[in-house]
Amino acid sequence: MTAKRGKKAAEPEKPSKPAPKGATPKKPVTKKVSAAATKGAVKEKAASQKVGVAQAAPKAKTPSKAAARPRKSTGKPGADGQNPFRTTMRRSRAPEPATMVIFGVTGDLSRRKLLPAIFGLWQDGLLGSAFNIVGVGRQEMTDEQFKDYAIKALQESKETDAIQPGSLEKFRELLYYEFGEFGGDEVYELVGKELDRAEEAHGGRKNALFYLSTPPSLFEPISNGLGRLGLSDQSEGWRRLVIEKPFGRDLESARELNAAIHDTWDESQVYRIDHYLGKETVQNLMAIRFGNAIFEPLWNRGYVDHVQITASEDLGLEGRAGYYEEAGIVRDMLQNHLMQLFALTAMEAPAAFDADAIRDEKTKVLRAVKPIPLGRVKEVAVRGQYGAGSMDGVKVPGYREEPDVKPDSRTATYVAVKLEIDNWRWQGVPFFLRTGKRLPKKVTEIAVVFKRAPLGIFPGGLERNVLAFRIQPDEGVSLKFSSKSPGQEMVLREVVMDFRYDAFGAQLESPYSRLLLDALIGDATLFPREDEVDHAWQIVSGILEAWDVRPSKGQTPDFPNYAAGTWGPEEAETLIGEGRRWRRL
Ligand SMILES: NC(=O)C1=CN([C@@H]2O[C@H](COP(=O)(O)OP(=O)(O)OC[C@H]3O[C@@H](n4cnc5c(N)ncnc54)[C@H](OP(=O)(O)O)[C@@H]3O)[C@@H](O)[C@H]2O)C=CC1
Ligand SMILES: O=C1O[C@H](COP(=O)(O)O)[C@@H](O)[C@H](O)[C@H]1O
Repeated sequence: MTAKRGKKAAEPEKPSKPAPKGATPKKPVTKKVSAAATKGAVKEKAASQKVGVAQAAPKAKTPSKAAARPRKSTGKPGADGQNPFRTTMRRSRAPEPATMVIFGVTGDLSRRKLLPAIFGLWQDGLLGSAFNIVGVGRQEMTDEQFKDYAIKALQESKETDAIQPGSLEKFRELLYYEFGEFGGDEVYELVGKELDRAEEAHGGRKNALFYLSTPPSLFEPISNGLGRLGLSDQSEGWRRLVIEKPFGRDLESARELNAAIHDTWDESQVYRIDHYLGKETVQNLMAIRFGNAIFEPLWNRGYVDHVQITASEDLGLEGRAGYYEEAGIVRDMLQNHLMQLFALTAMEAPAAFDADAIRDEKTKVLRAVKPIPLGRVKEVAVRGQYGAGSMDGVKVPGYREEPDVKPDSRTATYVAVKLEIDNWRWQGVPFFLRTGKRLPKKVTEIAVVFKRAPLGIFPGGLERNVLAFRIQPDEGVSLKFSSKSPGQEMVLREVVMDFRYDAFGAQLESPYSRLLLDALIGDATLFPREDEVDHAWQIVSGILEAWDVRPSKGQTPDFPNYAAGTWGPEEAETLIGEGRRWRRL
């Protein structure tokens, strides 16, 4: 564990200024709400899998006068009688009473994912005896306006669980709002007051989870602001900071951000979120590897030929050009999500299933990756950008024709990379990682491709065995092997043994629900630690340098180099090498 010194913040100051409410809104919230209306209908789930909602205590309201608000116990557990597996697992995980403070609550992520995830947890009775949410934004809104906004977001998000009768009315009682400039002090004073007011209902504690759902440029100012006002101090309750991705834009800026955050927070208070780690099937990778004896003897250079990790997306930019033009595929997907999948696949068995043990092992394997200096990039990495093409028979524009993209943009929308690990287990076994936008379909998969049988005594059946973890969709695990095909002749054919996750009959949890609950409970197992993030950046640094910083020394991109709806540039086939081919998923 690399926890740095935690600068203990001073006791919170008692703010004296009144809330700056009442002025004309800077930006109309309704505009954002109506934009969200196009995103889809409320997701319907089998009512039998959902949970009854206990009455939340009503709250006396004095809108826009935060100081006058009494706080009562709010979220209460419901009863999940339908799925014993889920009930047992989750009931042991009730968090202490707490306030969740979401900075950037008016943003896309909060609207589409966070609010629905919290609502789902609350409706399932998983948020403990008392819980409330303080949304924080730069837009001026009263509590009532925010409540309307949040309820509308829940009604419109595809991620919202089936809404039980009366739930929304109860849930709105948990919601409060503060606004202000994130660079000043006032907004943090107001947040501090919100924690003070929740204290009585929260059993005399002021536990708080601060979620930074803002553009990354605001992570440091908000962390500093919370620190200045003493809100990271844990003497009156635990205080935790959840930070969204991307964590830095390169190694240097990630290190600077880590250092800035540690000026205020101890590493044990920091939860860097990578939503891929919250996916049920990603956790199942660990369960299968370390919960069964049959895989371990094969999980090494003696038996594995290579590993393929794919995260293909059929979608294009989805209106995120501003962000994506800056980020590109390496920062958006490779440095975080794919590196995490890679680390979980290649790491050694941890001594225990706990945050330190797991993160130690992930860090060790990331450290063992053979460096990719500028001069090696051409050899081990391929990039691409999609041109016009067709998806499911429908013509779609190329990346450079997308709204707000520069017509000569050099931003990569596809990357494939070959990683080699300098340790005993994996010596000589390449790991091929690829991810891209506008590929033929959305699939995330980890495929362990085994060596061929040493001698082929039968006709056919010389394909390699493949153990494939389908992260999404059609979640499951399959094993491809050779079998005798029926008939007189001893002829082999490939067959697939398939486990589908839906065999459990349980609805898969949203990754944000899982991770939010973990953060509220204080379980950092599924959150990348400082040193992991650092090593992941080190691995991709050379690639970024070659492609972004010093393009003249790297490859000159000949973009676009793959058509939308195809599996990426031709060079990716060369990268994977002779005798191997990318899986067509
Ligand atoms: N959206 C997604 O699907 C995903 C997002 N993320 C990460 O989550 C975070 C939030 O993303 P997203 O919600 O899409 O971002 P948005 O751009 O939609 O905005 C997030 C919030 O930040 C506020 N904000 C933006 N600029 C400023 C500023 N200069 N001063 C004060 N507040 C500001 C916005 O206010 P306002 O509403 O007034 O503009 C909004 O409340 C980012 O770090 C992103 O990388 C990660 C994975 C997926
Ligand atoms: O973080 C991100 O992830 C999504 C893909 O996530 P998934 O859960 O749908 O697989 C990606 O589309 C987006 O560009 C990226 O920012």
